[in-house]
Amino acid sequence: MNILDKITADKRKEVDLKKSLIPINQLEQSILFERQTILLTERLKNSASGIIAEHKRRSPSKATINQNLNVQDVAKGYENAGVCGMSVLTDGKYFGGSLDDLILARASSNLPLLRKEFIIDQYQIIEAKAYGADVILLIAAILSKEEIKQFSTLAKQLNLDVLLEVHNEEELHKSIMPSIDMLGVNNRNLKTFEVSLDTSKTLSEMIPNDFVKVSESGISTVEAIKDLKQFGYKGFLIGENFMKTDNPGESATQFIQNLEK
Ligand SMILES: O=C(O)c1ccccc1NCC(=O)[C@H](O)[C@H](O)COP(=O)(O)O
Repeated sequence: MNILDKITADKRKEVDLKKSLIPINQLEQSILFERQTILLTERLKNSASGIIAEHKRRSPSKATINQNLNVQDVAKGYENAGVCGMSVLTDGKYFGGSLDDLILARASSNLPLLRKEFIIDQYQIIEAKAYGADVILLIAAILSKEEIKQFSTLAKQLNLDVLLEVHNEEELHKSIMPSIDMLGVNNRNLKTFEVSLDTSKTLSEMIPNDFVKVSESGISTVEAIKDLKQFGYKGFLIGENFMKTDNPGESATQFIQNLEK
């Protein structure tokens, strides 16, 4: 069993429990459900930096990254830094995140917010909207083509942007459909945890130009971003590099200033 299999098996139990406790019609009563979403895709198309900065306390590959920060301060810091969007991990068991993190980030910033979650059920998409997300992540490795289609169609009906994540050519081919806004290439091999930006470079030419391309994981230098831009990438998802510092907002500010030099 690889890490994605373990996470998905736990997630199925978690979602089944939640569905029995909080019905969908209750989620739909959240005042955030009617909120007008902010489109990350548009921000990325018009941005020089393209940074999507992540709130990430710990991870299966790195254990603890930073447990001492307040998500509201992190969200404000990222917004002041001028990032395009913020990714908020909401998985508790493996990443130490929660839906409370998402709603607190929503209350503290006007950034487009990505719910970074292992989505295996439509319930989680409705939940994302109810807790203030603007964007959902769909991971091709854990979904069938039919599920990608159903889930992305529901997200579009809720005016949520969809970031579809792939790791290889096979996943990419099953994921290309009009209800996807952004195609994210994850540079982290989730079986070995090895990171290689070559994954983004190799897959870039197979991604049709009508999708906004996002490179995810293992990005820690301005040079890496300049290099990936040559391959057509507009978005860059960065977690650990900012979160390992005492002040992720300040770290993102310096990073963006260096990028714009
Ligand atoms: O980060 C992990 O160890 C991980 C393990 C298993 C599934 C997903 C994982 N990460 C989720 C992410 O996609 C990253 O948090 C995100 O791309 C940022 O990566 P990084 O900049 O390397 O922190």
